[in-house]
Amino acid sequence: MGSSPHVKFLMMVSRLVVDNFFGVFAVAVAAAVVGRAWLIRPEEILDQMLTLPRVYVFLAVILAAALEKMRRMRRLRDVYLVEYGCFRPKPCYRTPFATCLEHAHLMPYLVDEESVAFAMRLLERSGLGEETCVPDAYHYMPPDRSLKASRDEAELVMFAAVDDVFAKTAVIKPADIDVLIVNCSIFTPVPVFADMVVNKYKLRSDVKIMNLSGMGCSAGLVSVGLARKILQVAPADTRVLIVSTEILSSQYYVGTERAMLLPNCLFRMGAAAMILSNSPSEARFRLRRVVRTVTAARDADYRCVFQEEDDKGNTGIRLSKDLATTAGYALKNNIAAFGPLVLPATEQLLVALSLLKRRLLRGRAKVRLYRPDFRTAFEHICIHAGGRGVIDEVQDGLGLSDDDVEASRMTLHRFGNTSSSSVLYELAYLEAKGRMKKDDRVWMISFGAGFDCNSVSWECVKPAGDADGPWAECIARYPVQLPEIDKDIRTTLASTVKVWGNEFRR
Ligand SMILES: CC(C)(COP(=O)(O)OP(=O)(O)OC[C@H]1O[C@@H](n2cnc3c(N)ncnc32)[C@H](O)[C@@H]1OP(=O)(O)O)[C@@H](O)C(=O)NCCC(=O)NCCSC(=O)CC(=O)O
Repeated sequence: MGSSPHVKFLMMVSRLVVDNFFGVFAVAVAAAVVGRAWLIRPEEILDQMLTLPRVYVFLAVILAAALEKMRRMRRLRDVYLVEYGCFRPKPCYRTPFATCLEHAHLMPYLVDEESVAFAMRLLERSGLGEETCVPDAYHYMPPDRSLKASRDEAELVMFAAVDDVFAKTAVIKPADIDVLIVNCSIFTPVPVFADMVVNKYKLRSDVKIMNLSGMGCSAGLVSVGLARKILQVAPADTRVLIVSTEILSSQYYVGTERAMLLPNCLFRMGAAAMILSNSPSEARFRLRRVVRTVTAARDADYRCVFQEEDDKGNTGIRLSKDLATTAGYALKNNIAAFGPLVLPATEQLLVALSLLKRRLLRGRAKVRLYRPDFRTAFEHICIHAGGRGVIDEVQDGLGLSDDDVEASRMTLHRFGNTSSSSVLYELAYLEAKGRMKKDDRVWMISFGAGFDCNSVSWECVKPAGDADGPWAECIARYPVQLPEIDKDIRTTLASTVKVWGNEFRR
């Protein structure tokens, strides 16, 4: 239905009024007060004040000062992202599909043809490209799952990310870090990774350290939430360093259970480091909202990402077939709390009206609830690059366009599922493409074992000066055209598995 310019204008005005209701209300009240005060002469006001007993005036002044002091003391400080950095893998860590296939066949373990074909089919359909990287340990035959290999991988990826963030924030030195939070889900050595970072960068002896483990891919945003709680009440100029990673070396699954083979296909090496502060100087983003939703009370959700042994005793992570649906459910719960904090009033009003309509027409007609348009609240959305299925689910659930999910799909294609660091690679993609502008709002969504959904929103204070970062060498090639995924087509690589298998056996 075409609408006339008058209707468009009226709609624009009503949107402005509804979205800025409190502002409009405050202006109206202020206007009324000024209007009334206008009628009273200043001498009258002064006379009335002078008739008050002195002690009342004195008490009023003291009370006002005390209230102001209390307000200042209770006010939570704003939190800022000063800078972030990501590990950029060298080409020697690449694992093209053909290498994975060859590797699977040369593996000394009893990996049957069917499992190899299944893994290759998943790989081709997963949304990962040919340039994703795995640690050295995976390039060995058999994979090196030793503690040393895991430590080597941890040092490589974490230190590269931390070096990157310190290189970008020339004014902040390791000695300026007051709090350190490191998160890694599936591997936790003794001493923990946080100690490893303290030792490498010789952080101060009074640094507060925390090491989060077992929280899956959402742990990076959980760390941001934790840092925010600390910074809101810490003295001014407190700095928190967060390091988010997943160490894969010890996790290569060597059995034949399909649900446990999936992580081998999806997870790739990666790490990100962030410096957060409660001082706005040098800040690049302002932290706006953090909302965490835990659905672990539901048994199916709790077992959705589960580390265990298969019936032959091989340890691995079992990913449920229903993971994408579980993620959709968790997101629904999450946005029920997050939406009211970020959506403009018009969108909230439309949701409320559709709820009311549904209630009034209950039993008589089926009313679809209004799906709020989150693009009215955010210019950019970074969805955890958990796998093609996860991104599809969020895109469908929120009604997003292909452009809205480009950063997530391209990150999955170039870097794979890098777990808790993936949303930072996505932010780096947007910046490398030069799409981030001052005042732009960003929504990061992550999911993780538990099950857990996290939303974090940022506002850009200062866009990146250049496109340096993990995308520096390849950004010109992106976005790439992703292959059409047809349910009925058995892909080429998977169908060549049998032929290759026979060749290898000869
Ligand atoms: C794996 C996929 C790319 C496959 O896509 P397809 O288009 O091929 O879809 P599909 O679902 O029909 O799957 C193809 C075949 O794989 C099988 N299949 C799929 N997922 C499976 C699973 N988890 N366990 C066992 N089998 C599985 C299907 O039964 C089917 O087999 P057949 O053909 O024989 O019928 C997609 O399903 C996907 O992205 N899923 C989500 C991946 C995921 O769990 N990511 C989160 C990681 S955890 C994370 O990020 C958070 C954390 O760790 O904390």
